[in-house]
Amino acid sequence: MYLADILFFERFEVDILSGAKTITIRDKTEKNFLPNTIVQVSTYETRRWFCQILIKDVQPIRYDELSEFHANQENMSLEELKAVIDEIYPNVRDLYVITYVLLGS
Ligand SMILES: CC(=O)Nc1cc[nH]c(=O)n1
Repeated sequence: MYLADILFFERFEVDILSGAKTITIRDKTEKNFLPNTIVQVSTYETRRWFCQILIKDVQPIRYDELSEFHANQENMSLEELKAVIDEIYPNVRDLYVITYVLLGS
């Protein structure tokens, strides 16, 4: 079963809508996005829809493999990215990089 919806914290909305944030890193519960499908995006806090994205790729990654390259795609420093992942997914080391393009809002 492929996922058709995704939630983002409101604090990421501006970066997503500006195109500054082009990936999201999730745990195994959200690895089942299908490349070349459209996904509806809403806020985690209130479930307010704010855009749709096209999934380009889903790739497994280990926490220790996160790099400045991924941080740049998240519009963060690597230190910030690891702090965000530590906060959302404490002690999770098997992650997934979901690459997307913004379609519209
Ligand atoms: C709601 C939620 O989990 N949001 C996340 C998680 C990881 N990365 C991200 O950009 N947004």
